Amino acid sequence: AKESHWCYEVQAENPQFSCEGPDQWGGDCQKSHQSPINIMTNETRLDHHLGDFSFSGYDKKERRTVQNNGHSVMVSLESGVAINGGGLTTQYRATQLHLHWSEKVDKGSEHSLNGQRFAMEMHIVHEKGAGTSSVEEENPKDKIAVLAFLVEEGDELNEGFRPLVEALDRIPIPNMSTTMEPSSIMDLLPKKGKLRHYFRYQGSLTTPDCDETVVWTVFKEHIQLHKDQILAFSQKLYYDKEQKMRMTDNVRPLQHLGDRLVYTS
Ligand SMILES: Nc1nc(-c2ccc(Cl)c(S(N)(=O)=O)c2)cs1
Ligand SMILES: [Zn+2]
Repeated sequence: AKESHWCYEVQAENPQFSCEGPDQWGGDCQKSHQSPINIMTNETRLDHHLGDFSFSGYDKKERRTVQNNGHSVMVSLESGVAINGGGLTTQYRATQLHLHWSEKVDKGSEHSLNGQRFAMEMHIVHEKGAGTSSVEEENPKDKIAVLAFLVEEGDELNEGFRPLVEALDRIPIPNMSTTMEPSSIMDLLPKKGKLRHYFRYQGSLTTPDCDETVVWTVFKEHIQLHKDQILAFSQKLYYDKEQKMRMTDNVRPLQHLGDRLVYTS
């Protein structure tokens, strides 16, 4: 039996933890179509089928549950939030959103663009409508669609992120959850008109078991957060209930692109 749980490099190298770091992750984690990757923007291929997304339920103001799950901070998204278009074959329903971050402004994103990493990365996770998938389509390569937004430091407070940042104080340790003040997902995103340009590639979950069932969308337009809002994630959250280690650098190392191409809208 596995004697320890999976964790990030920063935890694995801390003697107070006995856990499996990224190079020991099991499941599909050691396979060849993994995420995240570095995107060399001048090597991407234009794909005319990558049209605009249509977002439903994204502008709905809801009181949503947010939890510390020991690896990230995760907002549960109820039914009625979905995406269509964006070169995807069918509707995908949102299940959750979470983030990855560091306290250094060039280390917290999972994906990088031309070798540049950003302060944070937000992932909105969607699942293909549970539908007609036949028996062999048990784990299709596009079972999950993740919308990834890079976050960089801006000089103004991001009002849309206020409910999430203010909730962090209430969920310092794993398995704590709380309700956020009413907010919409759209409040968290860059201006809608700027969501036409994105990168697209086939990859995996960036957490175990790293299933290679994710169609990735990395938007070119970045989210701007004030430095204090970014730092709040590393300052208020802990990986462990004994509060021995602050939750930061919850970022998987870059994976090889291998025989894959990255497309651009
Ligand atoms: N326990 C946890 N699960 C996740 C998770 C779940 C599904 C997905 Cl798709 C992802 S990711 N980073 O690939 O978007 C992360 C985070 S923390
Ligand atoms: Zn993620």
